[in-house]
Amino acid sequence: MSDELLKLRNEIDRLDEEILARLSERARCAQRVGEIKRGVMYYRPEREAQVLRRLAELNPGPLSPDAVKTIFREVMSACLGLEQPLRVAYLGPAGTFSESASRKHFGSAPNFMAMAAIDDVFRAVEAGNADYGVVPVENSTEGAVGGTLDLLLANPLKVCGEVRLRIHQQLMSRADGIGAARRVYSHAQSLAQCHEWLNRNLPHLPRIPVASNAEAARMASEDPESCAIAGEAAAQLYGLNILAPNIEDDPNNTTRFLVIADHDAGPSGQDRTSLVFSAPNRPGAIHGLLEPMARHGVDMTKLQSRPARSGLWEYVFYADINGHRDDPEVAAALAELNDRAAFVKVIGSYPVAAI
Ligand SMILES: O=C(O)C(=O)C[C@]1(C(=O)O)C=C[C@@H](O)C=C1
Repeated sequence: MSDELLKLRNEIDRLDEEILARLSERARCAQRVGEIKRGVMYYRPEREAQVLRRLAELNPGPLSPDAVKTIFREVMSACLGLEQPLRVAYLGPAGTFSESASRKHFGSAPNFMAMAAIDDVFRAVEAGNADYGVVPVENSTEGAVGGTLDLLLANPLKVCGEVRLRIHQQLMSRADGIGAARRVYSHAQSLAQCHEWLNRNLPHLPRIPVASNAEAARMASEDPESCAIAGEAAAQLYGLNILAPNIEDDPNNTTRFLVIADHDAGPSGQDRTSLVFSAPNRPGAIHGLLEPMARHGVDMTKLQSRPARSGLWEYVFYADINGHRDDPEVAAALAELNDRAAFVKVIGSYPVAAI
């Protein structure tokens, strides 16, 4: 080994010891914070978002801001694990994008619980069997996840966070190459997201929709003549080879997930508020409801209608606005909306995804 290399490795060892000593000091601080909180809401999404944003801003390089956030995401996850081990329910099975989103948001310390359906995630949190739940709410190419929207309306749970996950689809198999492939399994949405790639590259193979991407990967792991389209986590879980990476037709394909709990989050300085309201069935009603938002300078980032379960041709509207429900302009706009709309429910205020 050259002298230069040896010297650098010694320096890295010394720095690692310093980092470890500081991390232990930090973890002891978090333990003391946990003692002060004494059983009430150990997880503080607004504080976590502030920590991540501040460090990304302070970052002197050469690590990228994303790398810095990922490292500190894990540091906070481990510190919070010392205060209270969290239980996080997600739409399973293991290896789905919902699991990746849950880990992206909470780090790897919690106990993650795979649920069979979105309403099981809501039920687990409502019953107190999980502290938090992670559910998909919209995809940039496929649109809204109606089941989640309906449950947010009907359920007393709040939204305390959001996660944005770039969806990269991988073609995977037990075999080393595509030559032996006879069929492709995946969830119908993922097959649709890779439609053009499949037409170009595997036009002759039947595409077989199954319940989830992870289930497709499991089936491919039992049969070398089958391929699956799923995320990288599923390939790792089932020991499959990635035959073609990132085969989604839209490279910006992103899914947004919501974190549900029995409470929402405090203000972090960069927040979003989700609400649902109904409009009376007369001309100009929607305009009248949205006018206070514009007058108070509140930005609306999403507005979406959905048939109300209550009657034919009645609609409820789901809106996301920038700001926290405690911010003065947002509070004023919401108060006026409350006066004008037949029904308003604030589903929660939470930090804009920091990672
Ligand atoms: O500041 C707190 O309230 C803490 O508990 C500390 C800490 C952290 O490690 O920075 C850990 C968990 C919380 O979700 C937020 C932050």
